[in-house]
Amino acid sequence: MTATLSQRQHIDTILQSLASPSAEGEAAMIERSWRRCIDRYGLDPARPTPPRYVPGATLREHQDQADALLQVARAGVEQLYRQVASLGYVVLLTDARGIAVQFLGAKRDQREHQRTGLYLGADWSESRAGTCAVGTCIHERSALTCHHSDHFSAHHIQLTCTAAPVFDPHGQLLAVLDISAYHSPESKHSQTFALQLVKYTAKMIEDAYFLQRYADHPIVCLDRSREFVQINRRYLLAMEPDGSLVAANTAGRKLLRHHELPLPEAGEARPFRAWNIQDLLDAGVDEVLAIPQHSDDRVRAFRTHRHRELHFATLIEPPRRASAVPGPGARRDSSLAPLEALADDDPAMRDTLTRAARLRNEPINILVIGETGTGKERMARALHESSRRRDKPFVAINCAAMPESLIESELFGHEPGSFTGARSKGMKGLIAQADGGTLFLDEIGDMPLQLQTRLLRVLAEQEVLPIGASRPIKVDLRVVAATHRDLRGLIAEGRFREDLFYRLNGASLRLPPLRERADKGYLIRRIFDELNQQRDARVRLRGDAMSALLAYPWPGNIRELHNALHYALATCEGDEIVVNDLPEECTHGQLAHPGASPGLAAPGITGTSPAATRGGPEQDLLHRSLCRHQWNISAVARELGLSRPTIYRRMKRMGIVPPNQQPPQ
Ligand SMILES: Nc1ncnc2c1ncn2[C@@H]1O[C@H](COP(=O)(O)OP(=O)(O)OP(=O)(O)O)[C@@H](O)[C@H]1O
Repeated sequence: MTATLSQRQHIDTILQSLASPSAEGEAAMIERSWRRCIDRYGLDPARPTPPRYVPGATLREHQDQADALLQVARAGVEQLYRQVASLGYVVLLTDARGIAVQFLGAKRDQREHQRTGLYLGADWSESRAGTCAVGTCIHERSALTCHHSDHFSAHHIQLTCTAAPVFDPHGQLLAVLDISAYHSPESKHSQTFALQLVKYTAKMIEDAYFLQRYADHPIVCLDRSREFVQINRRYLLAMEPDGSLVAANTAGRKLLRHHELPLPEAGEARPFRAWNIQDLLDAGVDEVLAIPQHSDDRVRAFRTHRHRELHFATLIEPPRRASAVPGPGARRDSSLAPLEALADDDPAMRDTLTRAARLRNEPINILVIGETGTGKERMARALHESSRRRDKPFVAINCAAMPESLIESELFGHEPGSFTGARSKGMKGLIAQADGGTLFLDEIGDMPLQLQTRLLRVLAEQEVLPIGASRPIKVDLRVVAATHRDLRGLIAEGRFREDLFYRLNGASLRLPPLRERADKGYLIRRIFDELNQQRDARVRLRGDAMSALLAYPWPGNIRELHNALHYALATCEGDEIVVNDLPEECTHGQLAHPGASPGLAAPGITGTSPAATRGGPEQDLLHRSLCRHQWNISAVARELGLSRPTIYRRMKRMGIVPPNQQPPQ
C-alpha cells in the first residue's frame, strides 16, 4: 500500500522529532513511545499495521483473568459509553497486556470497528500497534490522549484515542480504559474533556474495585474538603483493626508518599503493614475507628503529622449486615435465615422482610401480594420455616389450578361414602392436614364464591366440617394467602367476599417484580446455586454471562430468570456457562459484553421487548422437558420444580398440545 501525502508528512515528522527531541509533558510521552517503536520494537511507521486479534479461546483466558475487574467495571464502562456514544466514540477496556476484553460500540459500524481494531480481542500493546493510547498508557502508567498523528503508525492517524490506567490496591496495573473515535477536530485540545472524563471513570472503577477487594477491612476515606469527602472519597486507605495499613488507592499512595510514608510499589516484597494510620494522622487508631457511620455527622477532621494538613475523614466498616432483615440492634437470630435468604440489598424487599420477621409468630393471617412469579409461595414457605410452626406441616393449595368439582372435598375432606365417587375410607381434607402448621392458599382471588363462604367459617371458628360429617374438627391454622389480582376490585365486582378479605388480610406483604429489584445479582447467584445443587453439578457462571444477565431487561417473573439459567445449565457443554450459552433473548440487542468472540459479538445499543411476552426461553425449556420425559407431566413438574397444575396451565397458555391430543392431520 502506498502512503498518502499526509501519511508521508507524518513519517517525516516522526523522523525529525526523533533527531532532535524537545517535547515536555504528554508530548514527551509520545516522543518516548516513537523512539521505543523504532529502537525496541523495530516498527516502521509506513508499514501497514492491520489489527491483530487473539483467538477466541485466548480472549476467553484474558477475560477470565480480568473477571473480577470486569464485573465491577461493567456499570462504569456502560455509563461512560452512554456519555460518549452520541459523539461517535467507542469504549474499550483492555487488560494490562493491551488485549480488549470489553467493548461497547454502535452496531451499525461493526465492520469499521473490526477493520480498525476497535473491537473485542484486539491487541493494542505498544509493541504490536505502535504508539497508541492504550499501549503507551500501559508503558507510561499514565493517562493520555493519542490524537491523529501522535499515533506511530501512519494508518492510525485518523483516530483520536484517550486512555487512562486502572490500578489495583497495590499499584499493579489492572486494566486500561479507552475511548476512541474515527472523526474529530484537528486540534488535540478538542479532547481535553475526553481525557478528564476517562480519568474520572477509571478512578471510579479503580475505587469500586478497591472497596470490593477490601470489603472485609475498615477503610478510611480522606479528602481536603469536608463537603466532598463522602462523595469524592479521594484517598482510600484500607487497614487492619490495629491501624496498620494494608492497601491504598492511587491517590492514597500519592498522599502517603507526600507524607514520606511510601507504600511499596507493585511487585516489591516489603509488606504494606510497615505503616500505621497513626503515622499519617495525628489521631489514635481508636479515634479513627470511632468515626460514626450511621449518624448525621459522619465526618471527623484530623491533621496529618508531617505537614499539619487538615483532612476530613469518613470510615467504611466491614459490613456487619449479612441480612436484609435488620433486627433492631438485635443479635442475629438463626431462625430468621429462611426469610433472610429471600433477598439481598433491595429496599422494597428489605421493608417487606423486616415486616415479615416481626409478623412470623403473630397469630394473624397474612396476604402476600405480587405479580405472577415474584416469589409469593417462597415467601409463604419462608414465613412458615422461620416461625414456631416450622415443625408442623406447610400445606399449599393452588385455588386456580384445582377443578371446582374437587376443591371442596380436597379442602374440607369427606366422610366415607358421603357422595358419589367419595373414597370408601373417607378423606382428611387439606385444611385438617395443615393443623398446627401453615395453610398456603395461592391465587386466592380465583376461589369460587361458595367456597369462600365455607373458608370464612373455617377461619372464624377455627374448625372444619368435612363433607357428610355431623361434627366439626378443631384446627389450629395460620393462613397465608397470595394473589396477583386486585382483590378490592374483585370485591367491588361482587366476586370476592369482603369479610373474607379482612380475615385473610391481617397484614399484607408486597413483593416487588424482578424488573424493580436492586439485588438481581444475588438472585441470579442464588438460583444458579440451587440449580447446580439439584443437578449435583458444579458448573460456574462466568462473568460475561453474569453481565449479560444483569443487563437484560427482565420482566417481573423470577421464573423467567430461573428458566434462562436452567436452559443454560441444560445446554452448556463444559463446566462453565458463558454468554453464548444463555437463551438468545437474554443477549440479543444488548450492549456488547465480554465473552462473545470477535466474529460473534453483536454490539448494539437498543433493548428488546421482554422474552416473557413471547414465550421465549420459558416455552423452549418447557417443550424440551416435555419431549425429554415423553410428555410425563409429573416428571416435567419434578424437573422444573413446579406443580403439575402449573405445568398444565403453562401448556395451555403457550398453546403446547401433547401429541396424543393433537387433531388428526
Ligand atoms: N428469593 C428467591 N430466591 C430464589 N428463587 C426464587 C426466589 N423467589 C422466587 N424464586 C423462584 O421463582 C419462581 C417463582 O416463585 P414462586 O412460585 O414463589 O412465585 P409466585 O409469586 O408464588 O408465583 P405464581 O404467581 O405463579 O404463583 C420459583 O422458581 C422460585 O423458586
